[in-house]
Amino acid sequence: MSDDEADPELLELLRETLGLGKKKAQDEVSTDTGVLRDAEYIYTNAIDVSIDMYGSKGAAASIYSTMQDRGYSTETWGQHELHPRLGDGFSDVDMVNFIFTMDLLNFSFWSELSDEERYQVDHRGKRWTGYNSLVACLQRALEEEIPITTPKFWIEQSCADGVLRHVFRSATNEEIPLLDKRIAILREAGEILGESFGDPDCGLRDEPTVAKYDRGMVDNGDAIADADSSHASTEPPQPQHSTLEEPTADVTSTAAKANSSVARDAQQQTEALTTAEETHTDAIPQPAGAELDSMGVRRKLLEPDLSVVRLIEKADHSAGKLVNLLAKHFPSFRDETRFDGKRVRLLKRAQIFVADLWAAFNGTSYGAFDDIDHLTMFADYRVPQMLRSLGVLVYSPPLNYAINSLKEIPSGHSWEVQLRGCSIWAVELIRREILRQHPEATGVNAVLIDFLLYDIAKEREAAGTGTAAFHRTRSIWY
Ligand SMILES: Nc1nc2c(c(CN[C@H]3C=C[C@H](O)[C@@H]3O)cn2[C@@H]2O[C@H](COP(=O)(O)O)[C@@H](O)[C@H]2O)c(=O)[nH]1
Repeated sequence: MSDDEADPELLELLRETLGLGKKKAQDEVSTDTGVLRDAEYIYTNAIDVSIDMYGSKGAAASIYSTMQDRGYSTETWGQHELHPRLGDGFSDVDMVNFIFTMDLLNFSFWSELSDEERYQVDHRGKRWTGYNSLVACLQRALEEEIPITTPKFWIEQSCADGVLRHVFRSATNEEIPLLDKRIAILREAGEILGESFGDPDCGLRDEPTVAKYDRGMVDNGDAIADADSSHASTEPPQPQHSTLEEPTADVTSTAAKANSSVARDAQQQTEALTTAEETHTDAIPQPAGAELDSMGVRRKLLEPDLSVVRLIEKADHSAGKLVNLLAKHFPSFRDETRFDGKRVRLLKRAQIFVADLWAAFNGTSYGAFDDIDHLTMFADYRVPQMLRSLGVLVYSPPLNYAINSLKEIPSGHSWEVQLRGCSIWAVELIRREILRQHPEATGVNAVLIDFLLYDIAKEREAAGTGTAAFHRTRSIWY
């Protein structure tokens, strides 16, 4: 090494002293979510939920043959009547923003009421319940020219609570479960996206957002008060060097399309809201002083909202990294809890967001991930129900009694964590069994097994064929 070259060890020591070396390490977001490891830990230590190995083998055989019969693949996602489709007037950016909005709110639709009285949504001449009711609300709002899937809209003055209550309005007397939490989650996500992934000149904020939704708080609403107040407080984004590349050319052209559709929306939203006040009996209520600043709305909404696209690009085509980025920056995606004294991660909505992108884009564009098989089953309340019906999950007598008597299980309760963790592990065992029985079935991953089990659960529910009861937990996590 010549005299005028710096000694690399000395440089490293200097970097460490200045805390620069550590900062780089801290910044690095892992591609490993740890969810499957934690699911196995929960399964190993569970006493109220077990996995029947014969049930798993039988389930593997029937799932694989059903997949073959249906030609089940990512293409199936686009066949859902309400899912947005590329080319159906949705640009790539529109699709990304729609799926983000959907999976931000994709939780807890179950009701204690009868099918007639439960929350349901009128759209396209049908009544939609459950997950479908959420997708129907988003599609209906877009048709009413309310840019509900544009994140910057969520923190616009024109996006008053009354507008959001109108978006999620029910066709019955029961409103959508946890509506206030859904509104708080939208506001919080809109602020985080604007601050950390907004226009490049506002820089990136790398440290994780302060948790507003820690499990203990979320159930008594404290976090909501917090989140609401956070809507009021707008600390200026910290000016930092933006490490992001500018969006690629095709995004610019699709952004231009989104731009014109958002600009059209903003224009028509102004007109529609005015019309709504004149014609709709359920006119969108506007709090005093929130009259539409149409120029303002148009100006702010004019640029396409690329914040979610920038978040996805930060993951460098890693599904695991994108899941970890969501958990790091968005408290409402940080689906973690404690079991037997250990912190465990389940990350259901963060994972289903990545899976929906992968399926919607058929593994291309913003759905292209090198490690999609790293994702696990999404620990909700539907797939555990199916696993129980297939004889895969077996419950202890007390848990069995609690579920069959429709008792509500508190979020964070050991039973809930065992149900969710063992479901994730059961789907992993089913996946391994399918591969053992059919070594050529390398395309079968936890995502497709999960999607199929959810779809079959809904088909059985619609046909009224007996499926076991599902566990009732009111939660923003799933
Ligand atoms: N594990 C898992 N959970 C899923 C889904 C979906 C819908 N995914 C679509 C995408 C591809 C599929 O083909 C589906 O068309 C919703 N859910 C969850 O279920 C609950 C709603 O239930 P219900 O009230 O009965 O609609 C709620 O927690 C919701 O988050 C899934 O796929 N997997």
